[in-house]
Amino acid sequence: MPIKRLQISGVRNLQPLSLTPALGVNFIYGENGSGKSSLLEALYILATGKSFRHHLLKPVIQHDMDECVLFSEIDDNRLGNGRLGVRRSRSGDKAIRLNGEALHSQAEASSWLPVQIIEPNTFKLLSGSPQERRQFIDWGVFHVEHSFLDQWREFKKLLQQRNAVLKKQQPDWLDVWDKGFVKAANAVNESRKAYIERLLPVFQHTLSRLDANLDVELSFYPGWERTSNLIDILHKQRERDLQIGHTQSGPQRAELRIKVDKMNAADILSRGQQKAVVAALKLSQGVLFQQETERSTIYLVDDLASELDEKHRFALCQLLEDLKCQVFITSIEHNSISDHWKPKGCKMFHVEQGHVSDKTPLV
Ligand SMILES: Nc1ncnc2c1ncn2[C@@H]1O[C@H](COP(=O)(O)OP(=O)(O)OP(=O)(O)O)[C@@H](O)[C@H]1O
Repeated sequence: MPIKRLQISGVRNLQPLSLTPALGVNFIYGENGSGKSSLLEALYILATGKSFRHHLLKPVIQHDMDECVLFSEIDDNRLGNGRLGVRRSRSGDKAIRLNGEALHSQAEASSWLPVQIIEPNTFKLLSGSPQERRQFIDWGVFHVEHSFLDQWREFKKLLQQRNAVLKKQQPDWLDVWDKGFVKAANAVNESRKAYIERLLPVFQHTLSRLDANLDVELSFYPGWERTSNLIDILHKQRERDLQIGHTQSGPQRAELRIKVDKMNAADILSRGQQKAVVAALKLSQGVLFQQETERSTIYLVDDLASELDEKHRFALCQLLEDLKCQVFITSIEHNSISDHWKPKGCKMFHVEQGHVSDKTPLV
């Protein structure tokens, strides 16, 4: 799904730009504060509607500008050619257009641009809240099976309705709600569970290539005790649910448990090891996505050097190259990675005070 052309305006310190990236690896280099991460951030916003650095979009919009505008021409081997544009204003307005038509949901735009980010805060996937890991699972399920979004929306609606009944202390209504709730919960759970089962061997293989000494165990917790039916659990927990005013069990409590020697990986691995595990998780999602859809993920790798030693850095680069996907990778020195890693057809872009220039050597 490579991006053939990219236009950005109104993002942080970046001057309006139009790039023709490589369909493979793109090296983006420049000094601290030059705008390298902002370039990745713009791509991420185009693909997901969110920044990976800030929970609000306002700080991303260039000072003195009212909006940012992002545009890409995409060449997808399954979906065909697409022109995807996003406009986000300081006042919160947003517009997304695909091939000239307005889109009403970010999900449709995201389905065109499956993007994964590996950046210095990436280890939060291990140490952050379970929600981070649920989002990780759901990224994979959604991109392989777009109908998952409808399943999830249906479940979320029923969860909100059930919680409203609990808050209003209307236990008689619960029998009515619980049947639908359990049906929707089981549908979400089945999709997630099946996805993790398929991901596990791919993850183990990827991790062994990144670090053969790391022995990490993944297991999926559905959000309730696996040995019991959700309907029985809801009955048992009804009193407590009514007291606290929300539903304690269900896919909203699902978790991907990541353990080393039966302990939480986040509690015992070093930050570098955590980054390697997260990179293996994200790369294995890309591999599985490619196997199951014949499409590929775009990888944004910000500040590869942070936390990873040379051995891990180059193992990661090799895995990215083997995936044959589009990669945007930042570094401070122009040669810190490209001297050792020369993927075919790569391009080099220099960023200086927000100006991006193509410095690909002529061959
Ligand atoms: N809304 C904004 N408008 C204009 N400039 C901004 C805005 N937000 C941040 N900046 C500036 O944009 C610059 C680009 O930052 P960015 O994080 O992209 O740099 P970088 O090249 O990735 O740096 P580093 O190597 O230190 O990570 C910074 O100098 C920052 O002060």
